[in-house]
Amino acid sequence: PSPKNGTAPTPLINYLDTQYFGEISIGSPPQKFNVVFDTGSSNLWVPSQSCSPLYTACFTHNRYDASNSITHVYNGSGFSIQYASGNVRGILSEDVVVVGGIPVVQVFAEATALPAIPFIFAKFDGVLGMGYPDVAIDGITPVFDRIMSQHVLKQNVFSVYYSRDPTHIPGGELVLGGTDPNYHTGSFHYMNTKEEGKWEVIMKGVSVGADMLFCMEGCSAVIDTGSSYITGPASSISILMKTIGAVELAEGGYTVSCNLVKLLPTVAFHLGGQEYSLTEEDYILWSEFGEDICTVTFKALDVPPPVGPIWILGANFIARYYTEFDRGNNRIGFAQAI
Ligand SMILES: CCc1nc(N)nc(N)c1-c1ccc2c(c1)N(CCCOC)[C@H](c1ccccc1)CC2
Repeated sequence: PSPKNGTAPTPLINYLDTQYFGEISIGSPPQKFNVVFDTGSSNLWVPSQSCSPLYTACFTHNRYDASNSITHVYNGSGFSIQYASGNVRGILSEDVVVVGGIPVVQVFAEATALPAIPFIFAKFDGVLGMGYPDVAIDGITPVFDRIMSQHVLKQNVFSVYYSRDPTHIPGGELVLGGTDPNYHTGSFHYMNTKEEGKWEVIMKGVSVGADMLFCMEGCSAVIDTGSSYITGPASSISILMKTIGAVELAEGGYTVSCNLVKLLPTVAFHLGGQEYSLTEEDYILWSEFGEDICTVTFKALDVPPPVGPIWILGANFIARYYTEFDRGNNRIGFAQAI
């Protein structure tokens, strides 16, 4: 079934402004999974029925059962993928995957080793990589490339809305083939990707209040829908945290006292000739337990050269700036999110 007017929306669930995921199905009859649509990676994986229940993270998530799908095609090759938060190992299979009502025959991984840290914290089952094929593990053609080759989309773009308010339904929306005017205002400003093959742009600086403090000589920024926070080089982040008076927790997170939040400076990212600023409301997570602990949604992450040093602009950036990922023109567009 071709999508109506060449676009295909998928509503997303927002878990505490830190995890955003939507439903796909795999197999015949369809087996449903919640996946993060992740521009920081290019592969699809879901937990496998053959994942040992000793892996708690497999036990607590939906698992793909190849023996229950008449359209399953055996592959059996090994698979391993590394994220900033953890890695996943599995075996490859092929089956019909339906995203936003569009069916594709897709090679994907059945995860058979899912480490408890961090996947017991995952409210989603798996990951659907929306990155370029250039960075796909095992050279597997990604889902969106297979959808583009069906010529059912009005434009070879997809757009992401992440709500900032956990009570807002839907918690977000992925649109294949276009943008959703209900979730953005004003015009889009575009910038070309730094190189073919990654959702990465050249950033011209990061300013705190009126002072440009980091990346003055230019640096890379990845627009990553699969990352909860904004990450930057540890040296820059520690200066930024000192500037705003945040204290570091054990595992590298930062917090501030909630009654100081209103005094915090605006942080701005200079991308493509525009300043994309985040106010303290945009980069602070109010504690879900109501006590006086406010999480700062910046984290230190040193990515070694040649990929790094890079900044990763994650969910809290995208929640403020509605993002269009344009494969047709290898560019990224931002507009004010509503
Ligand atoms: C989506 C896959 C992915 N892709 C990219 N490019 N970057 C990263 N970091 C991830 C990733 C991997 C694993 C997990 C994750 C994210 N999580 C964040 C969801 C973000 O949803 C938008 C959750 C979490 C909870 C507690 C502490 C750390 C992480 C569950 C675990």
